[in-house]
Amino acid sequence: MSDLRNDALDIIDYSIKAVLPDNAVKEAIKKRKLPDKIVLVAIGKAAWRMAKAAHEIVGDKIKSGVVITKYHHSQGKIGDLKIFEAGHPVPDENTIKASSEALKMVSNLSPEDTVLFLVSGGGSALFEVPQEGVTLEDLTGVTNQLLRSGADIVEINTIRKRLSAVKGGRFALLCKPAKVLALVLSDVLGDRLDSIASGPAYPDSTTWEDAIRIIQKYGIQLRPELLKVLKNETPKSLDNVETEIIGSVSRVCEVAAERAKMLGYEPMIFTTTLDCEAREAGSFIAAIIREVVTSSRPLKKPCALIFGGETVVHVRGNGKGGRNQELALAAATKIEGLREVVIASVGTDGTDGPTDAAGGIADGNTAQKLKKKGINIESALANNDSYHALDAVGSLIKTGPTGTNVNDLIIALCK
Ligand SMILES: Nc1ncnc2c1ncn2[C@@H]1O[C@H](COP(=O)(O)OP(=O)(O)OP(=O)(O)O)[C@@H](O)[C@H]1O
Ligand SMILES: O=C(O)[C@H](O)CO
Ligand SMILES: [Mg+2]
Repeated sequence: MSDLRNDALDIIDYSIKAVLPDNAVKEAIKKRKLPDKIVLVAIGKAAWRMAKAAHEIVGDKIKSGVVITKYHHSQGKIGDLKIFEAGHPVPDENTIKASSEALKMVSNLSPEDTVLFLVSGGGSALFEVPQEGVTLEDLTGVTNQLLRSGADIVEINTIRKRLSAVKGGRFALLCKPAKVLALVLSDVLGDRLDSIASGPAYPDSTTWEDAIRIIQKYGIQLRPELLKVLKNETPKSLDNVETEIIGSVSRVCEVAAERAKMLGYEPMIFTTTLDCEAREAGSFIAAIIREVVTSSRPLKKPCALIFGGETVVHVRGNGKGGRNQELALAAATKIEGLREVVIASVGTDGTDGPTDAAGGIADGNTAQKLKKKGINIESALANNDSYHALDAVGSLIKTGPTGTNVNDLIIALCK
């Protein structure tokens, strides 16, 4: 593997490790005086790691607790906490079973109790009890449609909240009269707290009108009864919750810049809010790489272009892939023939779309290698089949579940 590829993978690995939530959880807890009786509820792809960190410093105070994470994302026992794995990105029976367990633990608490609520992305699928009149089939149907529609996460979660008994601030109401301390790892651009994991303990800023507009915009099919459920108002203020964001994509980009510098590249963070269609982002970043190579603008070589964010994919084909893989594949065409360049795109959670890859990597030879294998990039993109294309040329990045979840990181190196 070329040095450049190694360097890109090194920067990614280093940055993800540096933003694992352990220290941040511990710091946030240490600076507060927590009562002697805590109920712990941890949700999301980083739930296990966040719960482990909390347990290490206030384990003696935790009277009961539930950890709900994605399949294959837990790593063993944590004291007496009940650990569940469940469906993601679409909820399943285990989601509801585990979440009901959490609701049992927070019912009948007193004003002296605190619910330590550890929130990470993926929480929307993993923490769910449907509202009355809503079935699990309704949720899977609507979620599947939304995920393929090209709707962004704020829009998707606007709908999820209103079909749920725990999202959109409703979980915090169920914890009353106990207090809730929510420590949040953000995987939503702009750190919108009411969107992260659909904001179970945060006042909802979205309205019924927003929900209807989104349903129409993306042509989402709903049973007529669900339209009535959508009307039930979510809490717009909560008086028992304290919230702190303990990690986000900005930090991972900053660490990536530091690491790039250590490896001899002049770094530039272009944005931490990249949110366009994945393939467009790939083409655009490739165009910047070309500019660097041909005209030393906006940076001279050796340099590292760093982008954070979460692109979207309108899934139209029936192939396999994810937004990071699509971005890398789209970039491959546009950097074809360039020497000493590489672009790598990963989900910091270690899973990109419904695949076992975290993302993809491409250099100036990738397009040529694909041609030799008889793979047409245009067709692969048209079929949303970036996984098989990149796999054929050894260009998938696989990290396994990382223990964190702070959006996507894209590194382009030019030497
Ligand atoms: N074949 C495909 N090619 C490209 N993208 C796909 C494909 N199939 C699904 N996707 C995308 O993958 C996304 C879900 O994957 P992933 O688990 O990485 O999302 P996520 O945003 O990290 O989840 P969460 O935010 O809940 O942590 C969907 O939103 C969809 O747009
Ligand atoms: O779970 C979710 O809704 C997304 O990961 C955003 O937090
Ligand atoms: Mg995410």
